[in-house]
Amino acid sequence: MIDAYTGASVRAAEQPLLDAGYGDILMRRAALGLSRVCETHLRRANRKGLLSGTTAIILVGSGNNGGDGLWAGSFLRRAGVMVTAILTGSKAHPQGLKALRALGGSVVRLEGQDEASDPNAEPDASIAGFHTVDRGQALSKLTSAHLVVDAVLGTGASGGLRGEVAALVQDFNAFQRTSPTGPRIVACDVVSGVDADTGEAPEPVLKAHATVTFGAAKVAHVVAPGEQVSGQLTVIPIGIEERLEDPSVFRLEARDILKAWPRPTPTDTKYTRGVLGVVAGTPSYPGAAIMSTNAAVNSGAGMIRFLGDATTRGMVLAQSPEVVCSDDQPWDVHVQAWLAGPGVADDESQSARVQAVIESPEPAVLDAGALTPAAQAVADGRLGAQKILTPHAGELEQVFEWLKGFGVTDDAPDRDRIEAAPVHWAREAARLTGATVLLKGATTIIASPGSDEDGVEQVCLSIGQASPWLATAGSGDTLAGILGTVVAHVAEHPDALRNLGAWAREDGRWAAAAALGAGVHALASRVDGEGPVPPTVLAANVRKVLRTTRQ
Ligand SMILES: NC(=O)C1=CN([C@@H]2O[C@H](COP(=O)(O)OP(=O)(O)OC[C@H]3O[C@@H](n4cnc5c(N)ncnc54)[C@H](OP(=O)(O)O)[C@@H]3O)[C@@H](O)[C@H]2O)[C@@H](O)CC1
Ligand SMILES: [K+]
Repeated sequence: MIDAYTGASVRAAEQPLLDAGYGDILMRRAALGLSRVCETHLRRANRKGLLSGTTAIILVGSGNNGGDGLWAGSFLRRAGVMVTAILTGSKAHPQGLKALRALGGSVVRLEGQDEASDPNAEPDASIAGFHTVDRGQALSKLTSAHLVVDAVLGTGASGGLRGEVAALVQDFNAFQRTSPTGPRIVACDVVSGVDADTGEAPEPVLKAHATVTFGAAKVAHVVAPGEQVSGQLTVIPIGIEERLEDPSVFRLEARDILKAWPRPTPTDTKYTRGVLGVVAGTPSYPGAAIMSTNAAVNSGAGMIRFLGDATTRGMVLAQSPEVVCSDDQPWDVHVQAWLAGPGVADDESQSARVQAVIESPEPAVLDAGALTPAAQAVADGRLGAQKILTPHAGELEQVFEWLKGFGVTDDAPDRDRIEAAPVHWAREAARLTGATVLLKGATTIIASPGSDEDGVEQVCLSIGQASPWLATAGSGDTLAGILGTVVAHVAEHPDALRNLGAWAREDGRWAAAAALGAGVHALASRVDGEGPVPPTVLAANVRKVLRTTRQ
């Protein structure tokens, strides 16, 4: 599991050490870790695996992030690398600058940067004497280097790259598109311009092959879109780790998911393993019913009760004879949890069942056609953490529109805003609806509602590594079936996921269950390598994923 923190919580952990005068030591530890990762990349870039003869360019900002870059440059110099720092701000970290120069590193200033970001800014006297390079010259330095270190902005920045350095990055990105064999790019702490706390990545950014961060992972490293531009993450311990408080986001990795996935014990029965009720599909959209029940069967549901019309029931049974089918109403049957919504659009009797599921006290995965009625139900009060909404960004936009209509919020973000900061909007949706929200996307974000009144903290998780091939019709139905299975189990065994952490109890267990479902779905997408995964194959892959684990 990766525990990810906001910049502010890392700074709070650092503060006592800074107050005690250990700031320089922290920075040098950070920079040493950064330089080691850079060395690995440089050795790969040199056919003989040597550092001497390799070149590194450090893009340096005016704050401590730039200081890390300068110190790392000095360590690389000591190892024989030819290092040039390009200063992009009106000042530079004095000790870092001194250290790099003392070891023979070159330093130049990017022309026009000060004027572009602040027409009145004069370069600080300590850097005014350095030779300047224009954007074209800087670009040719970048493109001919073996390695570029991005140390312009870190956790102290606000907003994206500006001025001349933004234009330089834009030019460099254009070069990379035509020449993919350019230098390796290593980001210092975070990719410059990416918001460490939300993962927002306003263009342009220098997409990194690797990011080296200090003390702890930041939220931007585990959520989209920041994660997509961060490359491989290395966390360097710098001595603040013990002082960190609760993480902001938990990233579950494959081993966490497989270890925590609930498994039956010898005394379990089909009922104690969790009965899942499914309201999905209509004669017009029977596939949703077939795929979601098939996924639940393959995920190990104790028992599945499908409610629907005769035509759809026949098709569900033809695919999965294990499913118990009827035309009952939700209140007529006893289940541990519901899955409602896939493929129910415009069908009166399925819509009535969906409504009954929303109003029932049982836990429920509310997907696709259940999302709008769930959002409408918020007008009558919070839904409860045991109700799990599973929108993609477009569906969440609709949910917010309903919430705005009811006066629950003034701010209804559109799809683009949601995709730019999914972790923020998933949290907000959970807080406003009182439900657990699983927001599908490049990384899947799961947020519990928390409660200010009861002092219950929100839990937030992220799941990555899903194959882009998953973006097919029916993939969501498969996810819903997997989610329903694990939610039904957790409904029957409230403490089943406690090994994930204290947060995975009480209300947080629904977020934990949803994260496990999304995690297994993502793992199943890559079982046979990278390639097409039709939803029926995906469902069968779930069995392979769960079988490969040792208990
Ligand atoms: N604390 C520690 O002990 C340790 C911290 N460490 C390192 O410190 C980093 C945080 O350093 P930081 O706080 O100095 O901020 P950082 O991100 O370098 O730069 C902000 C500067 O840039 C400016 N600026 C802001 N926005 C801007 C923009 N959009 N475009 C252009 N300029 C912008 C702003 O200047 P201003 O405009 O306010 O004058 C400000 O001075 C952290 O990421 C890690 O790498 C490690 O060494 C471990 C120990
Ligand atoms: K950076």
